[in-house]
Amino acid sequence: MGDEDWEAEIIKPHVSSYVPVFEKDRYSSGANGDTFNRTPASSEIDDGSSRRDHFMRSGFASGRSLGNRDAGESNKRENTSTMGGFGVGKCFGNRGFSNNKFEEGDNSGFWREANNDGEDNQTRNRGFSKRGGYQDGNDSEASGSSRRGGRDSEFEQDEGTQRTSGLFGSRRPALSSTGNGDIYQSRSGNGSRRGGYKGLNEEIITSSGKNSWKSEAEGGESGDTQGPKVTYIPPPPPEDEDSIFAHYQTGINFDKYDTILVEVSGHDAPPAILTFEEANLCQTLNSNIAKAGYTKLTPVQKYSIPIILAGRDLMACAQTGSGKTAAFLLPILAHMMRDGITASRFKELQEPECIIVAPTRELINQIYLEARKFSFGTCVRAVVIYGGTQLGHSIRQIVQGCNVLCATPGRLMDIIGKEKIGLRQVKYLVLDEADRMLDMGFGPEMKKLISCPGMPSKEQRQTLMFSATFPEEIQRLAGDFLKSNYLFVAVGQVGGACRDVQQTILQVGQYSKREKLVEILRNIGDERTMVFVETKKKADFIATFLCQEKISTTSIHGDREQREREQALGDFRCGKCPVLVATSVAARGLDIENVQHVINFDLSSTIDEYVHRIGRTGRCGNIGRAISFFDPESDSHLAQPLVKVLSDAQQDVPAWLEEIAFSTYVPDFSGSTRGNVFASVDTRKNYQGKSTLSTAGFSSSQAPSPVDDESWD
Ligand SMILES: Nc1ncnc2c1ncn2[C@@H]1O[C@H](COP(=O)(O)OP(=O)(O)OP(=O)(O)O)[C@@H](O)[C@H]1O
Repeated sequence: MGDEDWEAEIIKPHVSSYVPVFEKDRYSSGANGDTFNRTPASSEIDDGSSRRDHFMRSGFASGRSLGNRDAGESNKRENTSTMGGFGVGKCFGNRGFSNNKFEEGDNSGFWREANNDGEDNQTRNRGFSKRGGYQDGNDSEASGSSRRGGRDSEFEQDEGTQRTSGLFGSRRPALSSTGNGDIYQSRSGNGSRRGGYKGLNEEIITSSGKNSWKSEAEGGESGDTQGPKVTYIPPPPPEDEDSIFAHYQTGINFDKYDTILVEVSGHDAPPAILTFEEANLCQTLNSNIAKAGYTKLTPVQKYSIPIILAGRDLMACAQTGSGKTAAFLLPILAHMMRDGITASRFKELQEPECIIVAPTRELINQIYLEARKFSFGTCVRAVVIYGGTQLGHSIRQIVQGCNVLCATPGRLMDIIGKEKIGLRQVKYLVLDEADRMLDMGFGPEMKKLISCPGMPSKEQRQTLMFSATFPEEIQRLAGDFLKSNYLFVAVGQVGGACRDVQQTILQVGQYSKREKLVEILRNIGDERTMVFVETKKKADFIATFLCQEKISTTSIHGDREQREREQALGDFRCGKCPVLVATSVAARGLDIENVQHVINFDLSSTIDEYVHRIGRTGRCGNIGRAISFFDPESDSHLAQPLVKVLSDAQQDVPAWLEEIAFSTYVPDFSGSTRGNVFASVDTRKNYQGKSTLSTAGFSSSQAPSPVDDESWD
């Protein structure tokens, strides 16, 4: 499968857990019955405890139907067939049209991922028969099915467009420039049949009739198969030192991180460190840390760095924006330096010492930039490869030398298949956004990775997992990847929202959402705002709608070409477009300076994703605001976990939300869906030992005699 075009794949969960009394502290007891003392991360406890006018005029469909999920199915069909939808193919060039061969070339397996709910036909009707580009808001409903059923692949799409029309897609039947080179278009559903991600409990059927997780090589851009070539070569990042070390300021709440309770479970955890000096890193690393503006460790760094330096496997869970990237990069680089890594040199087969995987292209690129920053001036060479870019480009990057390989899963498997990467030297395997990397979407590919010939066994490599959320079932799956004695670090509430984000939930029905959005954005002014919607089409639609309202907006989602995605992110980062409409592709990991607001135009289907989405603001001690539109018609399943997240983060909980939560109360929590209330702690149920950190976490006392580290429930 390819990476990350997964904004719409998760089944709307059936919430099965509710804690009517919202405990302020769930940490007194571990999941296994052990008692863990939660300790603040530090002894220093703070008791003070132009709008761009690029709107498109043509083809705006009836506002009424836009964004109306409630409209009946027949109505939807009628709209899509008769109007051709939004823009009538003018504003949103419909790439799908030019890619009909995909539609017809159904023998490639993923086309046949027949949707159990019949959504396939629907999508095709929308995507091909009508060809109208963006249609009405009702599409969100159908795409919602797609969310549950299908995972669109952008790889083939990119290639399809680029191969026949040149890099910038002149084949598009109709394009509308937004004024800054940004182009909105809807690819409709055509690519969506091939990508391979299916929702939970659904199958991907290949042409051979077997279930399969396709890598890019299998179904995409490797060139081995019928997929067209992707030609996009991302521009190289700036090489000057100022750009490499550019960073934003920590916020007023940065020091408050020290008050967050930290829990380490597992045996023989090394003590946390207080300062960078204590980590005993080499001089070059220290100098890079200083140039990056880091003067003080964040809690996850205080605990994770010594654990990784001690050679232990780690699962670490810490709130969004609290420095998890450096928490794994710094000790890995320190080890590499200490071990006297061989300087990279040109070789057809590269054998990196470290592989880092993340679910989205933009995120892996960001991690790469961090790796490049911290390894500046050393002989460690970091390389990034990701889908939607020319495969040859990835190979050229790799053969020049590669110590740290940052990759999205699909591209990684392709490159391994092409024997450009050997795994024998892998000492560190890092799964960032690990819960995402292990779920139904990427899990199979990750399993493939660790079973690849040459990949050292888990006993022989160090495996590190980081995320802000770790559902229990995913923690259990992680056991296949980690040594049995791995350590678990929980900074604050596992899966909890960052407290620096002020959360507001507004009850807004589907019909009123756009009006409310415009009202809020006008009040916000030019402050950077991410607006999350549930489907790719809706992202295009809302972005265009906002442009019509003269609110300078761009969009990012899995149906946009990689070049467009990078352009959109760039325009947003630099403030050229202060509003970014995004699907879940941008929910995790992205660290963008000055994002002051997140608006959930559509609430996410899971609470975990909500936590990640709102975590795009309020980072690194800065304050942020998140406003979420709650439509009781479609979002009541989230009421319980939302109330929990809000109360845990000490936010106001609206009475109406509590009422909905109680009315949808599900007492029998099975812990089996992604929509449930998150795990509180390490889920190793039979775990006998515990590491209790006292006096602000800088000494550890061990539990008496461990019995069976390996026991899982
Ligand atoms: N010790 C530190 N001092 C100053 N800034 C830091 C420190 N650690 C990290 N940062 C900065 O904080 C920001 C957030 O870090 P990072 O992206 O690693 O967060 P994260 O925990 O991985 O978030 P997410 O869960 O959203 O992926 C980055 O800009 C990073 O450079």
